[in-house]
Amino acid sequence: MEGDDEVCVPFQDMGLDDRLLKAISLMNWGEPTPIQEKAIPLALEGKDILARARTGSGKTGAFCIPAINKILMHKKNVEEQTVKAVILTPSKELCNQAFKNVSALTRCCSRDVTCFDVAPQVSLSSQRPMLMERPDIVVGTPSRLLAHIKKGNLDVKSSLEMIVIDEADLVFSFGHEEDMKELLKHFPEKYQALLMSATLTDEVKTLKKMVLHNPVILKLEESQLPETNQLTQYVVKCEHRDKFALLCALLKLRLIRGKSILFVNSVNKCYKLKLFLEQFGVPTCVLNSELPIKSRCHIVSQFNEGLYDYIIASDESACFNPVGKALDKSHKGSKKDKEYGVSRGIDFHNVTNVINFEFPKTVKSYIHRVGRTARGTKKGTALSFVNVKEMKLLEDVEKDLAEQPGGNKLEPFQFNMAEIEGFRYRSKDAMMSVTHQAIQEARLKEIKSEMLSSQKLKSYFEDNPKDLQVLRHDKPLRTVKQQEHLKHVPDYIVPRSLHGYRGLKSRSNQSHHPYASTQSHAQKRYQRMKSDPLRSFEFTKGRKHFRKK
Ligand SMILES: Nc1ncnc2c1ncn2[C@@H]1O[C@H](COP(=O)(O)OP(=O)(O)OP(=O)(O)O)[C@@H](O)[C@H]1O
Repeated sequence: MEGDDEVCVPFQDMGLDDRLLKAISLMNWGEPTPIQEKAIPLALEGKDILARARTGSGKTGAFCIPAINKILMHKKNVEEQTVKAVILTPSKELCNQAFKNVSALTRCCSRDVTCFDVAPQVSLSSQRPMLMERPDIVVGTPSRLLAHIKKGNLDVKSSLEMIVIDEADLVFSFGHEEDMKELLKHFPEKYQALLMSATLTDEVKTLKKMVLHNPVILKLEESQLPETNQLTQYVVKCEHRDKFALLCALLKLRLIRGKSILFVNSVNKCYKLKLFLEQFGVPTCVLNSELPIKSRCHIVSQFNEGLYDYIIASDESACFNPVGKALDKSHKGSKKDKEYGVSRGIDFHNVTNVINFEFPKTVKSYIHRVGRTARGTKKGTALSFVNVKEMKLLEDVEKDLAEQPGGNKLEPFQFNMAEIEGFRYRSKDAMMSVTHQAIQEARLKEIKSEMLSSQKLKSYFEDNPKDLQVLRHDKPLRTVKQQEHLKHVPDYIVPRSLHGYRGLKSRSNQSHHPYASTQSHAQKRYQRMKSDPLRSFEFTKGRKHFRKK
């Protein structure tokens, strides 16, 4: 840390409001994380802060807690309702997340602290009434906030006391640079500013000059990823075509357990993998920039609730075409959702495994993908599949990790490919159906259905928020022929070394075979949890009503 003495205190000794302490304990945050220990007391003192801390280290709490506490203090003396803090993040998902964190942390404050997220893709005028109420905290992307200010829906010139910029290193690359500069003209001359970032890039340094005054710089001496006792990283080297067989074997033999995010490098690959796994009875959700923001947020929240085991995510920004015709990057007139980034900052809960089915294109991307597991105090595993073409990228990552403190490195994942010959054969069979056309059809089908859900169901779900739970995102797309036999794992293809593993061999009746089940653990868990009859509702296209199956 530069510029101030070290501070290290538990939440209870930070002088926080009792209601805030109660909410923190309801969130099961026993101790502050290192960045919270350092940043919260300094922010409460009124210091400007530039904080760099590794991904998943609790930066959101580090800025939300002091912001809320300051508002609670302020309200003890002044009754006038004004916008006192803005939280800026580069993407809609991150805004949603910051908003949820504020909501959770203010749950014991009744209506004493109000917060509004302006990021969702609705008309500016529909949000105007909420802004007229002058919520204490406004969350949004810089561009969206500026749009509201220009429309006259929001004026913070005289009231604003704190601005927070989260994931500061992404603000410019997500296209907010000019808007950020203009936004500052609408802020008062004096305010407290907190800048949070996982990396200190040139962009962050520029932002620092733009918004911070004589800041304390918190640069935790730590690796960019959790240490080896929290995060285990494996690599398996294999040919591209073997990746499919290997993944299939790992999932069907339950060698990979728990909630997992499978990363690929393009939207097409998301659907390729989904269609492939669909044939083996493995339900997955796809998450990419092409899907409407409402669907994206809904998928993340359902995954966090435990409804799904597997998400296939691509972390590129692709084209978003509302009519769903041509979906290639080159397509003219298609709209890129630049405010998208699944591997950046999204707080997926309890992710046991991150699987790089395709190796990320940059070291930074590796760090952020892997950072979706082992978050907070949880443990996790990352497994990367690497083919010959990706070896150089792997070397770059290994070199980078070796230079960081914490002793992080990728261990070889011991797996004998010869033992999964049966899976190889079946995978080849399944891949025959996953043609370019099937992928495009699946992509189109999904975007159409998601848009329909997102738009047509919007008003219904606003009135009946509980029914939103029935809307699933992991249904099979069925643009490939379903081969029922692929869904089962016959004993003869199980590697010899696994015979006897959890009674695998002793079970002869395949319909009762533990690995033959097409229903995942998450599904069973979820179904037990929610026995809501409304779940069997489905939306009937064309007839604007819901019917029970
Ligand atoms: N004090 C704490 N104790 C336990 N868990 C915590 C604590 N603070 C935050 N967490 C949990 O840690 C997880 C990661 O927190 P958060 O999303 O704030 O990380 P981050 O540093 O912003 O990560 P990223 O850089 O990826 O955005 C969250 O699930 C959060 O609930």
